[in-house]
Amino acid sequence: MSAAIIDGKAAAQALRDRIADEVGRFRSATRRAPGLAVVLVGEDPASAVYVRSKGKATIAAGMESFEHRLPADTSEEHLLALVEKLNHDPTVDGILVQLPLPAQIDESAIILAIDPDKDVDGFHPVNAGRLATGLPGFVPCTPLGCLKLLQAALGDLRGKEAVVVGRSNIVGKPMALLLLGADCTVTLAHSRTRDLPEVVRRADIVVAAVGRPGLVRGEWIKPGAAVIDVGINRTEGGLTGDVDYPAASAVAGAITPVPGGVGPMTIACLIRNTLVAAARRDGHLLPADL
Ligand SMILES: NC(=O)C1=CN([C@@H]2O[C@H](COP(=O)(O)OP(=O)(O)OC[C@H]3O[C@@H](n4cnc5c(N)ncnc54)[C@H](OP(=O)(O)O)[C@@H]3O)[C@@H](O)[C@H]2O)C=CC1
Ligand SMILES: Nc1nc(=O)c2c([nH]1)NC[C@@H]1CN(c3ccc(C(=O)N[C@@H](CCC(=O)O)C(=O)O)cc3)C=[N+]21
Repeated sequence: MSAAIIDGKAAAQALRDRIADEVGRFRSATRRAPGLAVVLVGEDPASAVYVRSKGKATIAAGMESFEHRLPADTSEEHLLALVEKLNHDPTVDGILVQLPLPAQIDESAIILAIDPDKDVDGFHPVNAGRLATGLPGFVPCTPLGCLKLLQAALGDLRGKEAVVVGRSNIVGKPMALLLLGADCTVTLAHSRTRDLPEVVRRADIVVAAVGRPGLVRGEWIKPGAAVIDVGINRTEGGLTGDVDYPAASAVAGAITPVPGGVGPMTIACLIRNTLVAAARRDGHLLPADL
């Protein structure tokens, strides 16, 4: 069997088109544009690429993009002051501080300083708590994008066995909570998991978010399973995911490629969260399924 390739690029473009339509309605109703502030500290080339594509997507959707580039030696106090300013800026609906931050800055102090109602990354503990308890809030963009890809590929996820590999606060943990919310039976695996191959073999849905190229082998995949590869690894052979794609795609029912899978959906969901933030602030109604 050969897996259906889940085209994240096309799905992301379709979502971005829908958002652009809704932004048009928002602008007519409120006479203002939603605004996203993106903060980049330092000159990491990969981060600079992401920040640029976020800015482009924001503008293409009819929103305002505010980019703040700070030098690598920026102090924590300085960054906290900028976040505070953005929290109070009425033209800013969403704030994203690109991670990782330089070593002299405490990431969790910065995340805690962001107004939870402008936290379009969904990294603030208030939003993590809302997700964990089923309250409305902001869901991290990468796992939200994975959920949307799975729902588009499989429809109803109810009762499916889902295995998430990786337990970070930004991908693995919120992914597990979203799958639980969709009524999957969820296993959250990590570096201390005993017999990872056996755990993955049970899964109807596998989400790999580890950061190790090709860690998930083709032999671990149950025939017909859906495989979502979150990994972005820069190797000599180019960009690769956490799944051994050639082997897994021979067994899986559906699989995301890297690039062109989860990455573009992350950016589309960031634009989505920014529109949701603006709509909540102004009491503007959006379609429930956006
Ligand atoms: N496409 C996109 O939009 C995005 C892609 N990414 C990519 O996703 C990947 C994961 O990112 P992130 O969650 O931030 O990574 P982290 O490094 O924060 O977390 C990695 C997780 O993988 C687990 N792990 C490490 N080695 C193994 C192993 N051998 N077996 C099982 N589990 C293991 C770790 O376990 P433990 O907790 O026990 O240490 C940890 O929970 C990276 O490649 C990153 O670049 C990230 C964000 C967005
Ligand atoms: N505050 C914060 N929020 C984030 O959401 C965040 C972050 N920091 N730090 C870094 C990670 C990583 N991330 C990606 C976004 C898009 C692609 C993406 O579009 N990838 C393309 C390829 C792009 C390329 O060639 O590198 C693809 O997979 O097709 C990948 C990864 C967001 N992150």
